[in-house]
Amino acid sequence: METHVIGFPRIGPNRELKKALESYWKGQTTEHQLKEIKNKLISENHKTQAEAGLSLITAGDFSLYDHILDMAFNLGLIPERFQKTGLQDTELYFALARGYKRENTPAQAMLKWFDTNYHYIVPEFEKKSVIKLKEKTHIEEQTELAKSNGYRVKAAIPGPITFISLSTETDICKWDFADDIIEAYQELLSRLAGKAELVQLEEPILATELTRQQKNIFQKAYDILTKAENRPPIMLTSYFGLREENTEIFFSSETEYLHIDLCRTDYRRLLSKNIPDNTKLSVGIIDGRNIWKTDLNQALGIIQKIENKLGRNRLLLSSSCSLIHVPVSLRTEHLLETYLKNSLSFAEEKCREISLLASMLEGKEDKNIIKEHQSHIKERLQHPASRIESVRKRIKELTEDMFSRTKPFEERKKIQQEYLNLPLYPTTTIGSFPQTKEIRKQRQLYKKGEISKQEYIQFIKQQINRIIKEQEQIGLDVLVHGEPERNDMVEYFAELLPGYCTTQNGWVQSYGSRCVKPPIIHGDIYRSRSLSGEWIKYAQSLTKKPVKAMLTGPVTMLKWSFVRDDLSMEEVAYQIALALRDETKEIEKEGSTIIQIDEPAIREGLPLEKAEREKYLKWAIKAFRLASSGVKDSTQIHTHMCYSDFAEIINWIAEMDADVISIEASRSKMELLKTFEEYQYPNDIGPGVYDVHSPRIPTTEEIKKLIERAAKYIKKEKLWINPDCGLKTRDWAEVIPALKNMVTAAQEMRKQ
Ligand SMILES: CN1c2c(nc(N)[nH]c2=O)NC[C@@H]1CNc1ccc(C(=O)N[C@@H](CCC(=O)N[C@@H](CCC(=O)N[C@@H](CCC(=O)O)C(=O)O)C(=O)O)C(=O)O)cc1
Ligand SMILES: N[C@@H](CCS)C(=O)O
Ligand SMILES: [Zn+2]
Repeated sequence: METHVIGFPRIGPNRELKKALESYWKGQTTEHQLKEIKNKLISENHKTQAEAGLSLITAGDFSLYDHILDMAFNLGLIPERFQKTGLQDTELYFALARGYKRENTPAQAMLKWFDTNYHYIVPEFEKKSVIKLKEKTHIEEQTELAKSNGYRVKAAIPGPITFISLSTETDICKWDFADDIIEAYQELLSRLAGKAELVQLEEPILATELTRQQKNIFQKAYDILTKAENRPPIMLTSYFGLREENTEIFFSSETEYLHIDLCRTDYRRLLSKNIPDNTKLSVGIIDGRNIWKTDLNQALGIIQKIENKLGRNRLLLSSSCSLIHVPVSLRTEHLLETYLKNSLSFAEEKCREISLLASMLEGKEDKNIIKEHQSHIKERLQHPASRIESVRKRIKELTEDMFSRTKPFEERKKIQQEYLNLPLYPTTTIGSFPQTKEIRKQRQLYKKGEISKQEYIQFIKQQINRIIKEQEQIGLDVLVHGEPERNDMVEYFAELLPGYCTTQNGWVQSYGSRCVKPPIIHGDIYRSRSLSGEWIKYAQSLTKKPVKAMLTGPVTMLKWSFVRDDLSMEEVAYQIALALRDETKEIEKEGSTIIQIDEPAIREGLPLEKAEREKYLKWAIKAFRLASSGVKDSTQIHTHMCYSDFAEIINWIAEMDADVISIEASRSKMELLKTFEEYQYPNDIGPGVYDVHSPRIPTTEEIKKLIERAAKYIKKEKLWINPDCGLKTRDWAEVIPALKNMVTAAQEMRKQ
């Protein structure tokens, strides 16, 4: 029986890719050294899959930065502003992703990959674009490498319709290029003939609503590609779900293989469809979006039902989607409690689960291994940490009034302004200040036990001192403590909350070389100690200006973690919300007058399936309100969101009833505020006036223009002035002049 995965993590078991990229970008290593590491990582990934017993090895899924960027590069889709730089090959490739400083060439945009925490680089179609397949694509290179090592290879390629759908267009309609793109794919397929046993064309766009035009071009593309001669068999690959309205074009595509994500599609829906005779079906039964061991008995039951319909020789077993969304391996975890470690499965372990399941289906399994596997799952579900009666009782006893502030916004605003006494266009930041190498180094030393807790606390206090002084000198109105004590805005809180556990090395790629270590929610969550109060209190003691306290909201804490599978998301969200509510009350008691509760993940958490959206939004907004409305009316609640396209959910954003919301707005040049204006959004807004993703320092004039534009949409009395997001990834040398210009712009606007 054929077994495979949709993709394997590229970062390496010890973030080898991150280290290789960052030293290459700094000029400390050569391109040759970077490519050596790349080939080593690819070969190791293939070896891991083979050693786990998978029959097909996936190639072409490795990327030095992002797989969509690779595909654009393969297709010769290089925007004119980059062609003008004269850069070539690797330098050009990285310039597309990171921008080219020397000629002030901005990078291509970066967007969230469907409903994940991974970001892809958005391809750009323009009138002058010419589609021409690269002489040798990375897909062919990786396929050849795998074949030369003796593997049977499946080549992974982003599908043409997903590729175009996720692209942007400037002065032309991107679909005008569909014929050229299809032709290039035809050529790529023919080049893979005799090298790949199978080609995986990934079309996750099938999980979303498609226009008639998209559907027509989809049908045309697959009609042409399947009719092409001299090509390997094609596996049309859906994942993250398959929308009911798209099932028709999916099942009628006439590709030799189809892949379906059975973790997001009920197998009974699949069984009700007419799967064309001779079409082989790859069932994505091992979850690529979570880290729990699979219940193999339950999975086997499902597979057998599909087998009864199709026959075993038409079945392949696989992961639901690429494994880039889970950490690489459990081998490097030495500190997890044994029962927890035993209940987990990262990418490497998931490959083994697929093989185990295949052996069960064939009746060749080692019964003792399966028995042990299943008992590990049970042990976690029965562990006392998974059910804490006092937590369950609090959730049961929630009352309506706990989800609302006492007074309406207009009245709260008056009370807050009386003592905050802020000027027009108050200036602030989003929370984090540069996470310097020194800060990360000291934290590592502390974690390794090489410096004492006291020394670490002293060091963080020094950082807070500096951050407060800098802000006072810059002239900001509302200060922050700068978050130097936080490794990450989610992981930091997870480390302090019972019910969560964190890993030593469970890194997952977020974008390019940047990774996050999503914590794991395994039990009931409650607050057993202060989460942030000490640092905020210390920061406030250093200044007369208000220091805004900073918390991560319940939905973001949930969405950027791996969540338990034995309790509803809603209930877990309320547990986190109650813990945060307790924290807000404590920091309020200790003197905080402004508290920000960040919720950048609310929008990305929106289910791809439309029918599920309202239900999600209802509990997500309720969770935020539960976390934020336990404070007095005089306490000003801020929230922050970035990467957000609000149009669809503006009514829900208003329902959050935060006194102030800060949003990313500089790249859209405030266009996003139209939505707020049209909806007559009632509360105060801080549209970002400084793009923190770029090293460029915005001028005072530029920022003033943005504020003027913002004031066209939103009454000036409602406007706050702030950057788009936190400053943790920037250097001090960029942050100080940029914030000075921001403050000067606000001051000049006040005079005006
Ligand atoms: C806002 N974003 C976030 C998302 N998800 C989160 N969970 N958190 C987020 O902030 N999703 C959407 C966006 C994604 N954006 C980013 C932006 C930046 C990063 C990033 O910088 N990641 C860091 C790792 C951050 C971290 O956890 N640091 C730890 C460990 C530091 C470390 O690597 N230490 C070294 C040794 C230190 C040294 O000597 O330099 C080591 O262990 O080897 C910490 O600060 O303690 C990254 O480097 O990738 C991610 C997402
Ligand atoms: N308070 C966080 C929000 C990031 S979305 C920060 O400033 O980094
Ligand atoms: Zn942000």
